[in-house]
Amino acid sequence: MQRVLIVEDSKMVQQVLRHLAAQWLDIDVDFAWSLREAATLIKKHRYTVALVDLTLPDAPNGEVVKLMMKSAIPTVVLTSAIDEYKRLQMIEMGVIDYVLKDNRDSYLYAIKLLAQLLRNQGSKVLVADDSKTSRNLMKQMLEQLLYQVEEAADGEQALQMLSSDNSIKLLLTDYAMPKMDGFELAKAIRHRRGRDELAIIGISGSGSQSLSAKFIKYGANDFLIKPFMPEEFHCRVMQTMEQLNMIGQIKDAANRDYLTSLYNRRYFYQQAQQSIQHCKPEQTSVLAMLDIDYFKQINDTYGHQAGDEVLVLLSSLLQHHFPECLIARIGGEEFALMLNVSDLSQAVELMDEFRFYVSNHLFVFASQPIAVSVSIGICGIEGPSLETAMQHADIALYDAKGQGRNQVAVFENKSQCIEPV
Ligand SMILES: Nc1nc2c(ncn2[C@@H]2O[C@H](COP(=O)(O)OP(=O)(O)OP(=O)(O)O)[C@@H](O)[C@H]2O)c(=O)[nH]1
Repeated sequence: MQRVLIVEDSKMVQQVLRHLAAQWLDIDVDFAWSLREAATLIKKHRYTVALVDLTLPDAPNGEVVKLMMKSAIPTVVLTSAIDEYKRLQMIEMGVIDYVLKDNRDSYLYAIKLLAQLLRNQGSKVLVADDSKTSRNLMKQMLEQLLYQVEEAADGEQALQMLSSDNSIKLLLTDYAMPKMDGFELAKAIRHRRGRDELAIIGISGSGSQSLSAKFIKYGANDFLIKPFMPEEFHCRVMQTMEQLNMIGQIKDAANRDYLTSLYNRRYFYQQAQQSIQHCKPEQTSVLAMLDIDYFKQINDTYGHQAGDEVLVLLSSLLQHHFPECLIARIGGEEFALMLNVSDLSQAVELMDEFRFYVSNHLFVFASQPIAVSVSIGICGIEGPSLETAMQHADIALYDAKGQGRNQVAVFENKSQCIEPV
């Protein structure tokens, strides 16, 4: 469980930080006013990261930072002034970063930095460099940012590691390496993994500025020129990873339905094809189409907002009951599920259990109970294309509606089959 500690003695600053933390950090955050209070909290909880004010009434000389370091808590420092001596002192102590308290944006920067650090925890980064000293230095700085670091001593080894491990999210690559240089590596890996899956930072030695532009052209997101200051390294890595995260969020939003956050029709088609191809030999792919009964009446009786709420609640019930399945809202009050099960009868059993659960579940909107039931059409997918299976499941759904609703029907009537394409 991740947890954050923020130590700040100014009432006004703490208020701003509380507001920003509620907005950006989706985990438990504890606030302390003093070194004493921070020390008590540290005894009670394990903290993933801390944001601390350098000067506190009971700790005027950065004692709180020493306490954090002693307790092995990765720490970001807030300070109202910084000079070269203080900067070096903090870097030597192992502080992740320092933030100057000079405007509202700096507090936002600090909180976003904490959010990124929390996301970093456990994320994999690959450092490709033939110099062990250089690798060690970067590894140390990346581990400070809570990344899990892997190493490669040449381009070929790095390419192999990246090809076999999709969980590596960032590659830091030197230019001059044996077997395969940084350009070739960036070019080769970009063919396989796009900018939404992997971020690349190229590294080149001083006096070779032209290499930087070339790195970007070969697919790197950013570059660093050696030697670099730890702050620059941190900023570039964090910024690059923030971009990767944002691209991921945009891509995810494009695949989801705005109301229920389930996948949308287009994404369902894309993924269902893959799910069919990857179905294990001992399993059967089954498609289920589910439609809320008399949904128009729900809208007409309780209002459109109540209808929306029913859609959202039903979506969370679906996700809760079928956590492993591909689920999408494919139309107004229509949903589709791909199940990989032992046989068709298992799918019928599971869907009937769900149908029964929904008809007995208490849906409430503005303190009013709303009766909800669903009809479900099921079709096994063996041979026909997904498009055909959708039509078959739709026919079965139509049957379920025709037979009085609140029931499950299986597609059986081959005479109604549309020929496979
Ligand atoms: N609240 C809400 N209503 C929607 C949404 N999308 C579609 N609808 C409504 O869903 C209703 C679907 O009505 P019908 O197709 O007549 O189906 P039904 O009333 O559920 O009847 P049966 O399916 O035959 O049981 C329409 O009134 C649409 O306006 C939505 O996003 N929110």
